[in-house]
Amino acid sequence: MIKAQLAAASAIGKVLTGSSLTGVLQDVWRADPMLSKQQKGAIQDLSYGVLRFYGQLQAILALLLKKPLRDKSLQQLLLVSLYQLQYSKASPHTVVDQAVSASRALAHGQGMQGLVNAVLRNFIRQRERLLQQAAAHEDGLYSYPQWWIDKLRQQYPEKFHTILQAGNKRPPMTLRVNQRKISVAAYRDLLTEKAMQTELFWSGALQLNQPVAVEHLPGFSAGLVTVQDAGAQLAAPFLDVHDGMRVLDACAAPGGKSTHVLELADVALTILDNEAARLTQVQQNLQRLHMTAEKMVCGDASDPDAWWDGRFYDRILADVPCSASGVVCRHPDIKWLRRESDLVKFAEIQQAILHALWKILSKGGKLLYVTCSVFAEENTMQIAKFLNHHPDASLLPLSAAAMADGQLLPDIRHDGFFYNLLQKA
Ligand SMILES: C[S@@+](CC[C@H](N)C(=O)[O-])C[C@H]1O[C@@H](n2cnc3c(N)ncnc32)[C@H](O)[C@@H]1O
Repeated sequence: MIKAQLAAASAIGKVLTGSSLTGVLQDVWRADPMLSKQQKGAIQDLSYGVLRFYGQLQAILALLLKKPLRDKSLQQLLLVSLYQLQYSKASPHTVVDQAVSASRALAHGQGMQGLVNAVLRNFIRQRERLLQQAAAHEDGLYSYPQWWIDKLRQQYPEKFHTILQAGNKRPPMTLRVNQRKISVAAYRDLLTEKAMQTELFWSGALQLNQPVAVEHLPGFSAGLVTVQDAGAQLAAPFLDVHDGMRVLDACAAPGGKSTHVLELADVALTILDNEAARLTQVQQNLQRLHMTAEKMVCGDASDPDAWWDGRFYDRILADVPCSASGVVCRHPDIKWLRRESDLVKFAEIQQAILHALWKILSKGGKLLYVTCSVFAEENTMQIAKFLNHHPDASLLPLSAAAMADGQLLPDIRHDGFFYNLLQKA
């Protein structure tokens, strides 16, 4: 566990200086190929956990220290240990002993063992008072940056509290059954035979009561099933695809929604993404599901002149790059990586992509605009602006009655998404 504490502390430090947690952890795995499955699991669990509750843990640590620590790695090690004491089942004495030992391995950790011991033992002794005091400020209460809390309060005065809390939950694991190969009921039976309990809701999404490694899912390698959030499973049905149509998935990687489109209808699908490495992931997903796309192109969705073959599309899926503020339960690093000013940059790219794709949509064709964001700047405000500039565009109702304005808010069952379906006159 000492190794896991140190690796998680270092990973958190890198996230706090601007790197994504997924990339940082991949570097850790590459640097130490001897790490066991269990060690990797522990490092992942600690890093995700600390970032999920970083605001609270940071507030508690500030209360426990007389003055801020200059050594950031020691600070991060203490955050990891506080997380373990508050949120894990590990024995408190073991956590403290291991943290004391781990501090010896830090560059400036010599002579700090007394402080580590005192800070953690004081937390154990004064836990209730410290938790209460940390919750006196909103960043400590919710574990989000203050600008994020303020924006959600302004945009969702009644619901911001629930949205913030949903983002701090551990995400569920949800499956999409490939109904070309097996029915949802038959696949559910296969899971039940393996003692995997599920809950079924809308469009056939099967939520596992207990997440498992994909290798343990029956028929995973044979393409019977795909792991996909229930909110994301709404996209392909909303797009209203039918056999024989030309369809473009304009921001496609890693292909979760592209493969769903291909499960629903026999369409000529163009898969586009501007990151070649991510298109490899789409290719792997297509292979596993035994599917083919008409074309796979690496290109910029806002510049069709560079890649479009001149034939109009009947349907376009525009799952545009965004703040990802609706998926923080899966990526808690996002809360600390985003700046408020990023929303302006995302909004510009989204508007450019929408505008460019509109030109290559056939008359009568439909374009589904998607983000995994909860911020109006990327969602309702974008569509209002687009409709203002495009008199040939109209907004179609979505089949899910609960989403009047297209905003699906995150909750314990699914991530947050925004869906708007536009039709060209
Ligand atoms: C939200 S993700 C798409 C997720 C995907 N639709 C799925 O369901 O698996 C956004 C994708 O857009 C790609 N992207 C970002 N900017 C782009 C651009 N200008 N043109 C095309 N793709 C872009 C990113 O590489 C990323 O893979």
